[in-house]
Amino acid sequence: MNMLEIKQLDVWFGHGHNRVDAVKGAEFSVPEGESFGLVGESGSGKSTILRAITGLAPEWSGGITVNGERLGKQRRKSFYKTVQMVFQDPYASLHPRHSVDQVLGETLALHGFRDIDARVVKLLDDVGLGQKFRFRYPHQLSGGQRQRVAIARALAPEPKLLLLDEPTSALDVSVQAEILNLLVDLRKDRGLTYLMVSHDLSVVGHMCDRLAAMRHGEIVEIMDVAALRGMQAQHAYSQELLQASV
Ligand SMILES: Nc1ncnc2c1ncn2[C@@H]1O[C@H](COP(=O)(O)OP(=O)(O)OP(=O)(O)O)[C@@H](O)[C@H]1O
Repeated sequence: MNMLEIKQLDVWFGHGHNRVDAVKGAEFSVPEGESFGLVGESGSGKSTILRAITGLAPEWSGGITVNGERLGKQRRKSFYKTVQMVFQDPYASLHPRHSVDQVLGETLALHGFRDIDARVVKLLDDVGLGQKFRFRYPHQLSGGQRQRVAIARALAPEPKLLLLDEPTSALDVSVQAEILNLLVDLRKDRGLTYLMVSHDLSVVGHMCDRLAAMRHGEIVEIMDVAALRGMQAQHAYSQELLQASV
């Protein structure tokens, strides 16, 4: 079964002369359990696809189907039980005056869980932090530790699909691999499906099964990561991306 189906997706901002067509006719499907990458230069529309899925892009047309349910303009609460997002910047995504315990506890309460204490402890273990981090505040955490908290928060509702928007690009190089490996393990253990935006082909090569190369709002090629590794892109633009990343 496909966890995500995107059909003829157009997304735009503004109107008339100010209209920006950020995504044009995008189509791809992500089967359950797959990790799918979106790559392309800055401004090519990668993040806008994630925003359209989460309901953060107001103007779009086409089809977005998640876990068999075709989405309308509004996202219901149940949507966020299935789909969660991890953002690029863990400094911006955590409230500075909320402790880790509050961040996770409130998310769990919002989604109707009752055994909150036990779940907070389990989530902290699952992301490799452990209980000693439970009552810390964001300023007491490193960038990598913050991103682990953000990942724990995303896992709290037990989602099926994680949208990852450059989840390591704001981190020190030394911790990027740790976070990527954590994400690889979590997907394996939980059977998660990933849709991951990155401008870094080596990250996508490590994390993804397939990828779409985007340029000027359009998907120019969809390929297996094996083709990426073998430098076998068909489209000239994908070849350029590959060459630039060597
Ligand atoms: N809120 C907005 N209002 C107007 N234009 C926007 C808005 N958000 C994005 N855009 C435009 O849409 C296009 C696609 O942007 P998007 O952020 O999806 O690209 P991207 O491939 O994710 O790039 P990056 O890697 O830099 O994040 C760009 O031209 C951008 O300027």
